[in-house]
Amino acid sequence: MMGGGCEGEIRTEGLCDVESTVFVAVGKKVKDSKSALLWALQRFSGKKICLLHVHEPAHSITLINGKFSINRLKQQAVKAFQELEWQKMDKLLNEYLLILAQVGALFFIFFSSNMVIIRNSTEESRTRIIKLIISCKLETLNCWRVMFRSFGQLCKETQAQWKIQTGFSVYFLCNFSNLQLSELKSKKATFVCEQAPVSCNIWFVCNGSLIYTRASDGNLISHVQSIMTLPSSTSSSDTKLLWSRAKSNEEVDEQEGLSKVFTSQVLVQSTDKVVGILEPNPLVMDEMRGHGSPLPSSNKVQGHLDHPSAVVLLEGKSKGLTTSEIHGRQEHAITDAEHSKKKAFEESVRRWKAEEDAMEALRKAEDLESLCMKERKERKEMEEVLARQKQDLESMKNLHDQYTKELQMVRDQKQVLESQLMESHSVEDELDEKFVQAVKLLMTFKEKRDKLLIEHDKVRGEINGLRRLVKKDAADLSKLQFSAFSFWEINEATRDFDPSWKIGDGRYGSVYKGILRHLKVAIKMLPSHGSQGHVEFEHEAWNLGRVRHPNLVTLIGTCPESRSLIYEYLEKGSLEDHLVRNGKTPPLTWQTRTKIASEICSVLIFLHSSRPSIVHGNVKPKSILLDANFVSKLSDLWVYRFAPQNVNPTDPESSVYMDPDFLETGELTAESDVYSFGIVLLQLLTGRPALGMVKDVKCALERENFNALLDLGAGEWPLEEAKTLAHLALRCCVDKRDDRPDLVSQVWSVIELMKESCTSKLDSKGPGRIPSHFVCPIFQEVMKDPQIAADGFTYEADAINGWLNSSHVTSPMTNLKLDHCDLIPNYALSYAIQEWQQQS
Ligand SMILES: Nc1ncnc2c1ncn2[C@@H]1O[C@H](COP(=O)(O)OP(=O)(O)OP(=O)(O)O)[C@@H](O)[C@H]1O
Repeated sequence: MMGGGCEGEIRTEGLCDVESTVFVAVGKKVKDSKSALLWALQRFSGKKICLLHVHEPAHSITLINGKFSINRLKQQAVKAFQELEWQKMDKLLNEYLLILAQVGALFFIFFSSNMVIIRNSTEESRTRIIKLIISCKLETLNCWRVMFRSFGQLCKETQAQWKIQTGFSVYFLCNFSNLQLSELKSKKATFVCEQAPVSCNIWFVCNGSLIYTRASDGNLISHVQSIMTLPSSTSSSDTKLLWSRAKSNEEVDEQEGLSKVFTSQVLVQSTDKVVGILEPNPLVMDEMRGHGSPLPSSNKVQGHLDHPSAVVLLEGKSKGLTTSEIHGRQEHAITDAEHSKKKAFEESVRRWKAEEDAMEALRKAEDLESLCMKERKERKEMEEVLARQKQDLESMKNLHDQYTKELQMVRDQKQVLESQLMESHSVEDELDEKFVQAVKLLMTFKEKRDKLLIEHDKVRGEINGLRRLVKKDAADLSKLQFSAFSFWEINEATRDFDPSWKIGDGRYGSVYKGILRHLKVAIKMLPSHGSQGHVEFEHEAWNLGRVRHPNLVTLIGTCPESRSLIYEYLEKGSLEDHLVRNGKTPPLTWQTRTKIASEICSVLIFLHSSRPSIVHGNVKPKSILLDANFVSKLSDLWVYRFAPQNVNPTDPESSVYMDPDFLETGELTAESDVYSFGIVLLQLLTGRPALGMVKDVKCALERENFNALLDLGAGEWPLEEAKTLAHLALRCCVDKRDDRPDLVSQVWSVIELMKESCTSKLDSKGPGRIPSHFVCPIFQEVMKDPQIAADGFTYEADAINGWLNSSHVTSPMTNLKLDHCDLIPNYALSYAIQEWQQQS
């Protein structure tokens, strides 16, 4: 705001005395401008005060959704917004009016929106102000804080005008709220001080007090000292003077205050109404029209003179009315003015309230917007938190699923382990039961053993007595060499030929077992109708009795009365019985069979090498008898010599063993026995019937599946040796007797070799198959000191102690944890092993 004279451009004569008018620039904030205004009022007391406010229309509107350029809004919205801005300006105007009215100042108010309507450019705004300053010859320019924002630019632009408009006296009133008292430090203040023409008067005001003024020589004159030295009463009295006036006005109601305002000489102009009249400078108006600024139409500018002496009188004088008419009009004008004043006040109050409401609504809208923003932000944060929690929940769910699967696996494993544990328990119970049974059995065995020992001692005494008897009888028999027994003895020996004592029937009679002179004997009852006479019979028997060999059934004697031959008794029966297993006897082992082959070969060599040579002529499994120790003996030697002539020596059963040459020629030779021996050998190997045997064995050997023909009941034959023996047997069975091998040089050596082999295998195999429970599970050896561990298994003491001493607490068999590490000696098993070792 500024004050100054007008050089005809603004029509102020009578309305605005520029020489006695001070222009004060005021901003939007009354609070900030009030102190400078009050200072100016005090300083230029008696002068007219003209308020100057530059209104710059907003280029954008702030709404809840953000800022919008005013160009983007519809015309109606723009109008409404401008209307709202003008209302604000009205309020501002009223506030400044109230201040001026309170101090009773004579004042003009220029609202630049009327004079200089700035629509688009702040530069334009500044140009208008400058032109106004120059055109009005402003004396004082009060620049306050808001104006300082563009003050530098304003001053620069003003400089050119100053150069042109020299001779004008312009006063700058600079209001600095933070001006240093000691020196002028503010850049803006310094700029003003340096750049303003010397003709300008400058006052530097701080917080309503004059701090510096600039002298005509350009130097600063400090008023700080005077302020500092001013008595407080004076300062306060000045202040009081200002505020007492204000206060006294406050006490008056607003109506009265306003009346006082309007009773002063006031010229006020606003957009909508003109309280006073100020005719605009035509040049300025033209310029504004050139810029397209919306100017109020001339018919809208209505004059409302609140003071008849200020306006009406002037108009009356100009129109040449009489004094009474003027007074009448004056009174009427006063009445109208009062009425208008009242209406204006009411309108102002209404607008204030409306504006207050609008401001309140705006504030609420802003609050709501900020609340909305805050809630939006919170919602976004909540959504983020929810997303995170959802993610966490998802991962927890996945984790839960994984744990559930693992739990299920563990449960399954637990179930398996439990079932294994159950099985282990049942096995343990079974073993315990077996153990108890074994202990009981052992106790029983011990009892039996003790009884048997007692019985054994008793029987041993009896046996010794009997042996002595047998020895005596044997000595007798031996002494007798070959005895002749009476029929009575034979009858008694056979319990009157008790059928149950009969052993069997042969082609040459029935055979009974009997006890003759305390010896077990076999009595062969020859047919009574033999061709031989009594002497011949005895002679033949005597010759036969002379032939003795360990593998030949010994002829003990005869009973000429009953034509009986008495032999030693061989209690294990014939080889035929054992091969076909008639008596359900266990099969002979391959070792026993090899021994039998050797023994029969031996006796045949003996017979054939006798002088004269003896041919058995009936070698077959039925003729080979076994004693209690499975020693084989050939029987029926020469028995055919006692046979009647009607007896066929070649019955079908025996013919398969017969030498084909003998069957053809009837001539018996040693080779005939070799043939028969060959068949016996094949039967020993295969355990099969003699018929078709030669062909089968040949075929098997050719096809190299002889193993399939071997009698597996005899055990594990040494296959190569068995094959060699089979080849040898087949050679014995060739049709041509000359092609048959020699028993001594060819047969005996092979059989002996096999016998040695089986002996060495027996030695290497030890006592036979080892019961598995005798073997330590760790050492895999027969246990010497078996110990029961907590897992129920029995181990060799050294083995389980070594296991436990190497920090193991689990079972070596099940790998389960042991309940304890104590060991219990397994006495029952220890005894069983010892017994088995002794028997082996
Ligand atoms: N010394 C003996 N000890 C025990 N049993 C014998 C004795 N001698 C013969 N036997 C048995 O008596 C039964 C009859 O034998 P025997 O010699 O009379 O007829 P074989 O030999 O069976 O046939 P064959 O004499 O007609 O060829 C046979 O089962 C035989 O094992």
